[in-house]
Amino acid sequence: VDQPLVPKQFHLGMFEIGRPLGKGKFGRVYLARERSSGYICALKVLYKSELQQGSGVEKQVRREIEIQSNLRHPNILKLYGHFHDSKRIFLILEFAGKGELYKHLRRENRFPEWKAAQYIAQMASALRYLHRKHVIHRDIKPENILMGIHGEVKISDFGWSVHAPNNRRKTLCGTLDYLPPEMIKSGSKDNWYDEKVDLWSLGVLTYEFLVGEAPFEDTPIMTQKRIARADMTIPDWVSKEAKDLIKKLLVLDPEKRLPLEEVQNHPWIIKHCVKGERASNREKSLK
Ligand SMILES: Cc1nn(C)cc1-c1nc2c(-c3cnn(Cc4ccccc4)c3)c(Cl)cnc2[nH]1
Repeated sequence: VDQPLVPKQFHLGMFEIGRPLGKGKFGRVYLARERSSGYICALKVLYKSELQQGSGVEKQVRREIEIQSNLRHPNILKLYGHFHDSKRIFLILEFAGKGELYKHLRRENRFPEWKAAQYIAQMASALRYLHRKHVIHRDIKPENILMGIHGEVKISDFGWSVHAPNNRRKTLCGTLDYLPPEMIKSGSKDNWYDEKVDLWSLGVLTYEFLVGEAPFEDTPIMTQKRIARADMTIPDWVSKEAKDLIKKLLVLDPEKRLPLEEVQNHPWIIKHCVKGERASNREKSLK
């Protein structure tokens, strides 16, 4: 099968543009079909005028392209290529058949433990892949996760990802909810941090999937204080295994957070993700 969406040079005429799929802070995404192969994709359109506001967004887009185009993992949204015309930059992205995960989360309020565990296992697999390439995502939250047609999660929006280690001040726009203490503590110049920031965010994500709201959700000032003290309460109805994993990720000292390999082998993940002998034998016998 000839590899679609591989040509070196893309241009707008190669695509039929379909319905709008969504919009972000910068730009919109449209359903699109590459004419020669019929390949369906998502075309993200960014206006250069909007990016040149000097808020460093242009650098972010360049980094998003540079980092995401070199990644290949089933739980990371593929960036096939990019091109631009006089006014716009176009990113040719994988189309995620079930859209934005946060919309599913809001609609369902919270996810049952088996579903949350499967999503967290997939996120841990994607983060292990990123960290092996010394890429820190730094913005893991439901809004940056899409869902494929088979219900698998796909990390998208690498606008905030950087190469580790890093001490860039993240101009705090948008929610603080997912930021670890080492990224929000101001004052000390050397805010050096590394991949372990994504472990904290994975803990926040686990909590939000199970509880339906973020653990430190409050007024911005209070959120900052509560993050700095890892001050959260986990409702009693959350299983003790899930509580154990959340507590091992939301640890103030980055060095003491549970490594991704141990997340994938955690009892809560094993319980919901590794098909038992009986289940897989039953599946085989049905074939
Ligand atoms: C919506 C929607 N419903 N269904 C059934 C599928 C989708 C779908 N959406 C996408 C999307 C998609 C859309 N919006 N956004 C958010 C956004 C937009 C612009 C800048 C930054 C972030 C992502 C993508 Cl990239 C890639 N694939 C997508 N698939």
